[in-house]
Amino acid sequence: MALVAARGTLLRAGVRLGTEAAACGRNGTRRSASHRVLVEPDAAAGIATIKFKNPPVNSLTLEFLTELIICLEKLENDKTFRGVILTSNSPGIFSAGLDLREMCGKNPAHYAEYWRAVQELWLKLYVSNMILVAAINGASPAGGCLMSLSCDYRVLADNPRYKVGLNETLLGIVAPFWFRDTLVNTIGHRASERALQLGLLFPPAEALQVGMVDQVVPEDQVHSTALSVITQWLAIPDHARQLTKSMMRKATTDNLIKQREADIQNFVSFISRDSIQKSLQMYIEKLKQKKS
Ligand SMILES: CC/C=C\CCC/C=C/C(=O)SCCNC(=O)CCNC(=O)[C@H](O)C(C)(C)COP(=O)(O)OP(=O)(O)OC[C@H]1O[C@@H](n2cnc3c(N)ncnc32)[C@H](O)[C@@H]1OP(=O)(O)O
Repeated sequence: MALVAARGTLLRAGVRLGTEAAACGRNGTRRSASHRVLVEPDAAAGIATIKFKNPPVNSLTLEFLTELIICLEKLENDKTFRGVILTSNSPGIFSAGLDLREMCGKNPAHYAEYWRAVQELWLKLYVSNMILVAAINGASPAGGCLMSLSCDYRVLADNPRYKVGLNETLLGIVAPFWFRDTLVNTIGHRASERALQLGLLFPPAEALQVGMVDQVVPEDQVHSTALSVITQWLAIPDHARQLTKSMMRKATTDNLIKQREADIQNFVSFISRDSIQKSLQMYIEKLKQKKS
């Protein structure tokens, strides 16, 4: 159902599915996806690199989310690819997380459609049968960080500006339970409690220390490191690794699946509150003022 809804969104957005299907094809040559998702397939190695290309900051707009979901689904169904690297086409910004404009000044039906797509992307990433490695080549707050936490391994470029974390409380909003669970599964309960309450954004050395990332490497080695990690993981028999991943993660995704509609309703009523709308607008203003 979610994919049907996603396709509906894409078609309304004027995206041609044929182009997208080609983008996630198995040729060894670089192809560009419909708009916002570039896929570099290496069929011989069984690895594809997905590059986010949604300027200026790779924020997760509904259209970008939808393209990512469809692309991941196509790769998942194409047995050529056993490993995927997620990275940004614009070094400096991995992803600014959820698009604030999707959560501001819109109607409840839009918020519901948007939140379903956010849930769907997380579900696709978190229990993917493929080996997912995040090559984090830029700042990665909130939803951007969630994407990387949903991968199997995280490599972060060593640049003090590239902070990662779930900073929702700084915006006056609350990370939902499945964001929390993903963090807890990665860095443990106590560290998560502190990080979530304070909305901490960790620079590389701290991110490594707390376990938000698995490796910090010089900026120009992020992709090659991700590649060599995937190559090591590819040596493990797929069925054994996949069943183990599922055993570790399924309870967390089942928890959302069983209360998916309630979670959407909760998001819609929370985000529609006047006080929350004001907080988000103030945050957007602050981002604008930072420039001037
Ligand atoms: C019940 C549950 C309820 C709610 C749960 C909701 C969970 C939410 C999860 C989220 O992901 S919320 C989003 C959190 N994201 C952020 O806090 C990031 C904010 N952005 C930044 O900190 C910076 O922009 C940056 C990513 C570090 C990049 O900095 P830089 O200096 O390079 O760019 P600049 O700040 O000038 O931004 C350029 C341009 O982009 C706009 N922008 C930035 N982030 C977003 C965003 N998340 N959504 C939409 N737009 C964004 C920014 O306003 C600038 O726009 P302008 O050019 O028009 O001024």
